[in-house]
Amino acid sequence: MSATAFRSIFFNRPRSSNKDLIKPQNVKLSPIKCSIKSSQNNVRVGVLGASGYTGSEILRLLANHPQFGVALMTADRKAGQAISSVFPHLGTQDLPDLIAIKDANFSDVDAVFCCLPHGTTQEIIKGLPKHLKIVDLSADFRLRDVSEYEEWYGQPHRAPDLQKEAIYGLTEVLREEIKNARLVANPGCYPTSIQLPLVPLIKANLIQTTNIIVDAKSGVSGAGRSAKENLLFTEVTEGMSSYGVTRHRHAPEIEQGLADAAGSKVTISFTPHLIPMSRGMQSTIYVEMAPGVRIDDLRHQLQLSYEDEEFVVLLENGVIPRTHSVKGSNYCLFNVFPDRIPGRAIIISVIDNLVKGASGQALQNLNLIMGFPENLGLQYLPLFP
Ligand SMILES: NC(=O)C1=CN([C@@H]2O[C@H](COP(=O)(O)OP(=O)(O)OC[C@H]3O[C@@H](n4cnc5c(N)ncnc54)[C@H](OP(=O)(O)O)[C@@H]3O)[C@@H](O)[C@H]2O)C=CC1
Ligand SMILES: CC(=O)N[C@@H](CCC(=O)OP(=O)(O)O)C(=O)O
Repeated sequence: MSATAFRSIFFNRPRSSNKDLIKPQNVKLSPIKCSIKSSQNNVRVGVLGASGYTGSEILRLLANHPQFGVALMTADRKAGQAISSVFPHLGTQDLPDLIAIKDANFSDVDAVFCCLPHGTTQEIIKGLPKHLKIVDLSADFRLRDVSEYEEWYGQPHRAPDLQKEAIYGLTEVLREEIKNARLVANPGCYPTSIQLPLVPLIKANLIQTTNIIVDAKSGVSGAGRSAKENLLFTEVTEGMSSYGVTRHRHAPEIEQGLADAAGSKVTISFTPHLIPMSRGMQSTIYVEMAPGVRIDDLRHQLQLSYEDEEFVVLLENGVIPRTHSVKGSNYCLFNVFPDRIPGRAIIISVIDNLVKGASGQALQNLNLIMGFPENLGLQYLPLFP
């Protein structure tokens, strides 16, 4: 890709239908607002699970957010500690100490990012005051069908009423609904990388919904920070392993989104893999085109669907998306290639699992709920290589 093309992708993309997005040169980065003493104009934000990977990623992004100030941060085992002892890279910021959720006072808080393990989250959100806007990064409110949740997550749903209220937070697809939400169920990382390219193609009837195969790879931070044997350095380094074969819990989440786009049931083959890198995710998607459809039709539709979007980018013809090209950023880059088998196409989609796959999209969603430009705090270029 030429330097000019690269610049045009990242800086000069037209935003005709998305006028509230501000251009990079107009972002005013005021001094760090990460203080419990946020000024009255600021939105006071709580981060539940701030001692984990997605919680710390929210804090990193908020350091450059001119409107959101951090009012409280919670942890479980690390409650009572200063953030500088848990995450030295955040120690330069004026942040409150980590406290247990039971000790948190939410009366002075406007919104929370809930960065807790699934299963524990439903009870906790059920107990939160109703004035709070909530973006939940866990899987607890993503599946509309409670019995499907119970089947895939192996436990009863503890807040079915709240489930009815939750809006799925795939920003570019459900922007208008998210704006009015009180509780957003932020999508999983694999579902984000897979649905973003597939939804417009399915909506436009350009691909068959009966034969979608997804082969996906994730960096190890996708599994969170708590110790697990299969995540030891010795287990992960210099190798690659599949997991969740035929039964990964993201399959029903992806199928739910694709079925919404298709207007009928969709079933996919989905196999995730763990690869030895800290962050990043690639989904390679094999699809069959509808009769008479050509690869250029897929490109045209994706170009059309995302030309006004800042964070979702169809690369130039032939350019291969790489996880290096999204690291640390909120971008989803993808491209579509003709398969050697006539009538089939291969889509490659990359994101940073901790940013567009989690905390970045969560911030995009809270910006929308609070009525701010969607890209506030998110204009980080990828950290290449
Ligand atoms: N990592 C990723 O790429 C993605 C993660 N997600 C989802 O986001 C959520 C957070 O993930 P991640 O940050 O990676 O997880 P981590 O394991 O890194 O962090 C979990 C956080 O939750 C706290 N916690 C754990 N158990 C409890 C409990 N019983 N009560 C209160 N707090 C608790 C931990 O506190 P302490 O450290 O003190 O024990 C920690 O702050 C998960 O639901 C995950 O599935 C979604 C998309 C991508
Ligand atoms: C590498 C790895 O283990 N990744 C996690 C997915 C991370 C994510 O998006 O999970 P949630 O649905 O819990 O939010 C997994 O496969 O379970």
